[in-house]
Order: sequence, then structure tokens, then C-alpha cells
Amino acid sequence: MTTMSDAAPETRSFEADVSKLLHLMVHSVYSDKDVFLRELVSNAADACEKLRYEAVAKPELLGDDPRARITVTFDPDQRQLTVEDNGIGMSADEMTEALGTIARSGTKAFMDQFAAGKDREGSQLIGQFGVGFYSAFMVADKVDVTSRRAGSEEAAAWSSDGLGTYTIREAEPETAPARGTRVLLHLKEDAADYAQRFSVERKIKAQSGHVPVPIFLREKPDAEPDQIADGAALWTRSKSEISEEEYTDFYRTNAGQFDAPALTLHYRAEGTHEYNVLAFVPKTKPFDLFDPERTGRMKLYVRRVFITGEAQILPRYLRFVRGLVDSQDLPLNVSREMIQESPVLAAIQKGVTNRLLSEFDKLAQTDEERYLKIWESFGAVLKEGLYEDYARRETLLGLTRFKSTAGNDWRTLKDYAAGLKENQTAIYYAVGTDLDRLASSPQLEGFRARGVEVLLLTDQVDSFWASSGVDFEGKPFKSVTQGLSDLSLIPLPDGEQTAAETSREVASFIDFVKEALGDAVSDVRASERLTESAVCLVAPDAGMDRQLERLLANAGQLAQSSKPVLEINPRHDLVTRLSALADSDKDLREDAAHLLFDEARVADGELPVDPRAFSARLGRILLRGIAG
Ligand SMILES: Nc1ncnc2c1ncn2[C@@H]1O[C@H](COP(=O)(O)OP(=O)(O)OP(=O)(O)O)[C@@H](O)[C@H]1O
Repeated sequence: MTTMSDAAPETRSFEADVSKLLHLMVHSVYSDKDVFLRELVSNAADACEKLRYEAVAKPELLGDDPRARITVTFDPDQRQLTVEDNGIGMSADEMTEALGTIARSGTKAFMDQFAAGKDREGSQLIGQFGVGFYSAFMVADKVDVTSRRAGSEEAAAWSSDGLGTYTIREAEPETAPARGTRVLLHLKEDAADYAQRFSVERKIKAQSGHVPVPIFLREKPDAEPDQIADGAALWTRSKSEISEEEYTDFYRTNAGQFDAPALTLHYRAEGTHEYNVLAFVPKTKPFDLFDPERTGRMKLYVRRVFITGEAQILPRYLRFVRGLVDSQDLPLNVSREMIQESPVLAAIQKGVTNRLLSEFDKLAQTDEERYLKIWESFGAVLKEGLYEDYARRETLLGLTRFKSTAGNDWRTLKDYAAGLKENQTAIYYAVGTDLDRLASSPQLEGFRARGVEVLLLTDQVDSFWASSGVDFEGKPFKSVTQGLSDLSLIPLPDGEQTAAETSREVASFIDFVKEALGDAVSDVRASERLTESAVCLVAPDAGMDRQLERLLANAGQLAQSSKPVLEINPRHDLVTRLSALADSDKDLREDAAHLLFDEARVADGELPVDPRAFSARLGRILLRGIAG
């Protein structure tokens, strides 16, 4: 600390974002205020675990008080509640940093959502953004934090009413905890319940009964504390002794979540490496799931000592999984960086990833409905694995579910393969952003007519994996907007005729259109894939899928986009009539050529090439129609 004088408290302003956040907390009509208690207990437990970790290298930090402990004191007369730990503590600088700013990215997004917010969502957001401490201001009109860093003589005191400023000063040593942090809440009038035993005890047991640090409760600072939670690590107990409620409590406290898990995986790996795994798949999807900075949320413990939340235990495409791995074999006394490189960790990563995927598979077989819920929340993330994790691609393809032209239900690739048509050589897909629009795109018509199923892919990631050379049972994936479709080989159902040869007239109209459009297209040709629409756009034969090209172009990753191919339906009334027009109608044919191209662009979700020219052409044609 550079400027803090001995006695005088120094008043500082919160960072602008903190002020906004506090304003939201203070004024929220948010009903589930209990979460503040879970946040404070969870911070206290984290502080104890951090100390346990630092004490591996520096046992002297523990002094004569080696047992971690959280003490909660309620005082109904003073309307106060205190959460105290004997963990790592904070120096004055650390307090200014931790309790005056918001370090995490995405906080702005949090606040926008919170402000817009429905209560239930708000409660889920608090945990996700590490704004936990500030939630104390939902129930307190003043918060005092006194802390002493482990191993330090000095202590510091922070205080705020949550209204824009806080004070920080040196604390008199005798008023501060010998080690660790004390958070004292001056409760608001309508929050007096949090100073009552029945309420505090019940809430802590329900919300935080499974934190890995024992919790004591006492009435007033000089009373004898009772232990209300034993701090036994839930994951070391046997599965058969643990109830679903206990798992859910643990998940909520440990992962800062507010829903119930959609899937719980708890097992002990034995053999070359020994470790316990307790992992949860959430029910609801965090909204920062696609934030590029979002990393995995699995914590690493070594023999019950918390090591880091940063170890990448699972691949990125499983970043929605919460929980922990507790290893028996990793050394405690190496740095976090070294642990990351350890072959033991690599073995754990492999083991846990495989196990999770096989649990998904099992669930898909035994309880499809539950699996589909998980898929609906996290399928778009799992699919990233299709191009990031080549070795597990087949497994992941087996887990992937699709919407398709075959109906509204989710489909598997096995379902698709079972319905392959005679001479069908590929698995066809269409990519877009909107399912309904995709389902009605003209490119699908010829496939529909032949009963060929087309997968309808609407997640961003789909463009990437589907065009990365994937195949299933020997059949490659092929975009319906890409190149020539080989539809002519697939017979139409009985009674329907295969396309007749394109007439000379139509062929020459096609040549005319090609000339009229010039450089705007790479080709104009008769289409096999259209049955009802007059025109559609497809990618050139060797070109990229059109949706992928659009994505890359929008992201500025494409120097030059390719020219599309305009396909014309030679059997369409409009086309045959235009083809039959005399040469003297050249102007009309020219307008029609451009309008057909614009129509195809619009069907693809794009704008006409030149809106003014478009209106002029449309106007001319309408006038001609009116004039008869
Ligand atoms: N009891 C405590 N002991 C030591 N440090 C603490 C304590 N409480 C809070 N802190 C510090 O304040 C920071 C901010 O706490 P806050 O609850 O707002 O977010 P967080 O704990 O980082 O995130 P999350 O709530 O998602 O776990 C913590 O990261 C920690 O550094």
C-alpha cells in the first residue's frame, strides 16, 4: 500500500462498474436474497483452501492454528451477521483490488442482463460473474471487512455503505482476526431474519453444508460456537452414502450454480492413476458459453488440497461441465504450471473426457429425453469437438443430434443412414441461421421430391465441422448449396417423371442470362435440385459452402468471396415462358435475368445487388403487366 497513513481512513470511489453493480444489488427487488450467504461462505472456504495450498511450501503460515474453519456469528440485538475465516486473508492492497473493482470480463453483459432481469436469471448470474461479495449489499446497508494476510503482522479494514465509495485503513491489530478475514454485515431492517439462529443455520446447512471446510455457528462473538457442517469432502465419500440433495447442494455451492444438475458423475479411478471425480452437467446454459475467454470449470485438487481452477482438465468443447478431480498421485509441492504439464494430468484428462462421453452415450441409450435436454443446452458446444478432437470424432458424431427435413424430432446419423435412398452417395446438409427459413430454402426441393433427407444445421459451428471432411459409415457430408448435386442418379418415387432434357429454347435463355449477369456469377445452369422455385444460388463446384463463406466474410477472414452459381429450373413456368419470348423482347428478358438473380439472393437471406436498379426493373415489369 503506497499512501495509506497509519490511522486516518482513506475514502476511495468504486470503479464505475462496481458502482453500477452495487446500485443494482441495492435496488433489486430480487427475491432470493439468501445467495449472499452462500457467496460469503464460499469465499471464506476458498480463502481456507488457498492457505492450505500455500502452506504446502510454507508450513509456517499455519502457525499454531492449522485447522481451517469458518465461523458465522449472528447477533439479533445488533442486527449483525459476521462470516469469519482463518484462511489466506488479504493485505490492504489486495482488499482494494478485490473489493473495489471487478476483474472478470463480461461483467457489463452481466449487468445488462441483471438490469433487464428476471429474478431467477439474476440469481444464476451472480455466481457466474464473481460478483459474489457485492451481493452482501442486498441485505446490508453497511459492510465492514477486516483482514490479515497469513504471515503478516499488519491488518487492514475496509468499509462501505455500497453507495459509491469505500474507506480503507490500517486496522488495530487487536480488532482484526489473527489470520484471515472477517466480513461484518450491518443488516437492513427487512433483513433482520439473517441475525436469527433458525434462519442462518437452516440456510447454511442447505446451501453450504458441503464446503470442504468445517463451519461453526455462534450467537454473539463471545458465545461458544457449535459445529454445523463438518467440512468432509463429499467426493471422498462413497456414492451409495450420498443423497441426491447432497449432490445438488454441493453442486450449487461448489460451482456457484442455482439450478439442479442435469447429470452427476461421481467415480473413483483406480489403476495406474488414482483419482476421484465429481462432475456435473448443469441444466441451464450459462450465457457466456461462447465467450472466447471462457475456459473449463473443473477444479483440481491433490489429496483434498485445492490446487487450481485453471487446470484444463477437460477439452474446450466440454467447458460447460462443472466439478472437480482430486488426484492421489500428483505431487503437492510443484508449481501450478508444472502440474499442467504433468503426464499424470494428461492421463486424468484423457480418462475423465472418455468417461464423460461414455456417460452421455449411456444416457442417450437409456433415457433419451434427459439426454436431449442436455443436447439442447450444450450440443452446439459439443459439436466443436467434431473438428477439435479428431480422435474422438466418431464418438462425438454418435452423440450428435440433428434437425432434418424428416420431421420435427431430433435425428441421429444412424437414423439418417437407415433411410438412405438408392444411389445416394452422401449425407446432405444445409446450413443457415434459422430453422424455418432453412427448411423452406429452394435448394432442398429436389431432395424433398426424391425423399432424400437433408440435415438442417443452424449452429455457427456447423459450417466448420460439416465442411472439414467428416464422413459417417463411409458417406461424406455434402452441402446442398455446394457444387453440382448428384440428384439425377437418385430415382424419383414411382409415377413422377425424371426431368426432361432441357429444351433448346431454355438452354439459350440460360446462355442469355449468363451473359446478362456477366461477372456477378461464376455460372448459370439448369438445375436438378429445383422443383417448385424458379431459381436458386449454389456455390461453385470446388467452392466453400455458402453459409461458411458468409461467416468467414463477416469475420473479415476472407480476402475475396467466390461468385455463386445461379441455377435455373428449366421446368418452371416462368422460365419456359421467358425462354419462348421473341428476340425483340430483349429488354424484358434482360430485366428478368437480373430480377431472377435478385430473387435467388433474397431467398438466401441477402439483399438485391443494386436496390435502385432492382426497383426500376420491378417497376418496368409491373407496368408492363398492368398495360397488358
Ligand atoms: N474471505 C475472503 N478471504 C480472502 N479473500 C477474499 C474473501 N472474500 C473475498 N475475497 C477476495 O475478493 C475477491 C472477490 O470476491 P467475489 O466473491 O466478489 O468474487 P470471486 O470469489 O472471485 O468469484 P466467485 O464468487 O465466482 O467465486 C475474491 O476473488 C478474493 O480475492
